[in-house]
Amino acid sequence: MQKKSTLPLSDANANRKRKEVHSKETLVKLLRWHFGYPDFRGMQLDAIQSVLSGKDCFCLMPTGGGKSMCYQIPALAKPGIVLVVSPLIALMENQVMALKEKGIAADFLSSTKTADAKVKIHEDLDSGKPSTRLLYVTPELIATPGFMSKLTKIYTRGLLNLIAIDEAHCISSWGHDFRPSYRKLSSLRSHLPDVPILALTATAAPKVQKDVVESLRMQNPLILKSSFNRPNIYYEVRYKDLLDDACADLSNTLKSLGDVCAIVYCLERSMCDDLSSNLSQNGISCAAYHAGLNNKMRTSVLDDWISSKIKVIVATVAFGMGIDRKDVRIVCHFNIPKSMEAFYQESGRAGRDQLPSRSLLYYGIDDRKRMEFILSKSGSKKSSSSQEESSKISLIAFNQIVEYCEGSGCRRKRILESFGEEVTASLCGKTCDACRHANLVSRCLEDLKTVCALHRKNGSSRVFITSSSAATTTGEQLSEFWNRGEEASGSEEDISDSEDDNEVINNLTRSKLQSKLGVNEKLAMLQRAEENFYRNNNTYKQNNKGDKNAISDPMRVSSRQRLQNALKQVHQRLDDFKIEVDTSASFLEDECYKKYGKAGKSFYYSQVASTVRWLTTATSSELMNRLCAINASAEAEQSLTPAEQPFKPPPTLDPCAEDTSNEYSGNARSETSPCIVPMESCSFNNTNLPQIPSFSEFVNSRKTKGEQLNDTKKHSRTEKRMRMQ
Ligand SMILES: Nc1ncnc2c1ncn2[C@@H]1O[C@H](COP(=O)(O)OP(=O)(O)OP(=O)(O)O)[C@@H](O)[C@H]1O
Ligand SMILES: [Mg+2]
Repeated sequence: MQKKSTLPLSDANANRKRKEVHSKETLVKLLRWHFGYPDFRGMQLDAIQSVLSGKDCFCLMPTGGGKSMCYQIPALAKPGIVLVVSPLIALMENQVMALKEKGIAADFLSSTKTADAKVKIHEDLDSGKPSTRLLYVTPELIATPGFMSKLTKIYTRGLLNLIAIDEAHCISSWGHDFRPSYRKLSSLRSHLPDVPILALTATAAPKVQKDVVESLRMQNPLILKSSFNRPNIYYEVRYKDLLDDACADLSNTLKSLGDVCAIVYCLERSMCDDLSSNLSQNGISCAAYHAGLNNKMRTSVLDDWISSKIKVIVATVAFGMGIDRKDVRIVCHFNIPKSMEAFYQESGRAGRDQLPSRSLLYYGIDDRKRMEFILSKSGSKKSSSSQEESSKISLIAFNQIVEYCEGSGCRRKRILESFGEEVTASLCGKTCDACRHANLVSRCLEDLKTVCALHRKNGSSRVFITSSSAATTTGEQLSEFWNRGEEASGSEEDISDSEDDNEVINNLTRSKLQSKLGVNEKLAMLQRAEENFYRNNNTYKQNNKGDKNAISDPMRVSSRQRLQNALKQVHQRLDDFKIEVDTSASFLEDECYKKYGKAGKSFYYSQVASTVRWLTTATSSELMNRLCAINASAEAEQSLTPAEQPFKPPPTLDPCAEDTSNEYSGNARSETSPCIVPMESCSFNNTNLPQIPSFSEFVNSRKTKGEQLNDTKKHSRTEKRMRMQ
């Protein structure tokens, strides 16, 4: 790369200790010359001037706020070296590459460098007149005596201008990315007493701030705090328990945005793989990224994403810190993150170009329970008292993000308040779902409460729907939500996920992960899981009578009422859409019942809620299609023989028997409307629907059929042999 000549500096032999005043004009010139930006953003200039004048500075800026510039400009403003401590090799590589492209002499020292490359860097550092302006290193390297003595040499020559600690929150166990090796940075001050320290982070928790300042032994630092508001990000939460299929919802959302750049975060590697292949099957250009992939694979996925060969990256938190792709239009969390800080950092990777972007979090009760369990076990390698302390800290932090999901107030306000910023809801300007669709969000939360209550009552959990892999039989670690920093050190913290003594989960987990198991073994495992689920939850009773989890008639009536209300709103929303409210509501309710009637009321209730939610956005043609499809299947079922029709819906639900005077539209039966569900289709009283077999029944029937088939095959083989003899 061609080197850009540095701008002539006022005093090329400036002594590090001398307090220098760099005017705004000089610094802006450097910014324009090297980076092409017209002016400094926010508090960049204050930070730069502070460190250039020899003062420590703690710089709190939001993600994408431009923190790197606060040490990059000082590196160009006077001769000598700026040492940058960075937690990830990938992060250092990215920044160094970008700087080199701009002709700025930057380099990094890490285990990934060849011996030759390292020698060259060391020769330059030892030369007495190093050409390197920015040297990036890991905290682990700083802790080695050899490197510290090299630094001391550079320092005594007056060539060490600044120590920048990027992602400084890693120093604090209160932060979400605690890296023990960051703790060792406290030795910097004692070895290099008057080199200014610049600590940079986007983590604003006051405890973290205090911890950083104390650990680095910063002296009366200038504290710069920008607002954490990211006005260009629209915040939204969707509730997995109220959705039919969260994967499909995600896929549709990504498709509806077009061919945009996106990040989807998952808790576990296997989920990244599964989700990524699911999205690919739906025509979305995407790939999985996690620490389970080898380095080559990870680099290639990252390159493809950076260069737009792939649009969507489905990743664990191993992906992201410092990733500087500006045009990420949406960041989705497919599982709840572990804290508000983590959420802020990850969602903050959207819209670094300041253009409108989105953060979408899928919240599920099971995900919450799962994370609570993991966090309660966090630090299990420590002594019991420090483990208790560390899991307590983690759970307090986690609670904030749960409140973000389960609260009805402005999401933006909640984020900012969690960082100690006092704001009014008007700041949001309807750029979060809670402000823009307040009623809808409240309704969802009501529904969620009901689902939660049912979960509690039944002591059940939809684990077998949302939980993918928990643990492998080999104990391999799959979740990497808290140890992204381990990338740099090459080690991975062992996280035990085997939280549930619930056999169902474990069975499923194993079935999912032991991909080499045969289909029959997997089926057997799933079958056992299903049986256990029903047994454990006391729901599976032969005749389904007197069952606490059974769906009562009043419940069906009230569901139908909810659907009627939602349909009335559809009618208002799509004013040219004439609809027979009662009949359509019955159709939809019956569909929910057919799908989940056997599984129990929490599933049924979720399905109803999800249909209600769907109705709030469905177009007339979508509605038409769905109703027609139900109608068609009802007609098909009608043609079954009586023997095939064991199921009869409760008579109270016969919509034809009801007073139809509450039809919403006086025109409801108008034959001119293409969207009417004709009354003739309303034939619940004489429609007998087929019983949906349970999974076990299905497998057993397959077994019987298989055995019969085997018998037949054996028989025909014997016959054949006999014929041949
Ligand atoms: N003054 C400026 N004007 C315009 N763009 C800028 C300015 N300063 C920095 N940027 C750009 O903003 C983007 C984000 O900067 P940077 O990576 O330093 O953010 P950050 O605060 O370190 O974010 P993170 O917390 O995610 O690491 C970069 O592409 C950078 O070039
Ligand atoms: Mg940064």
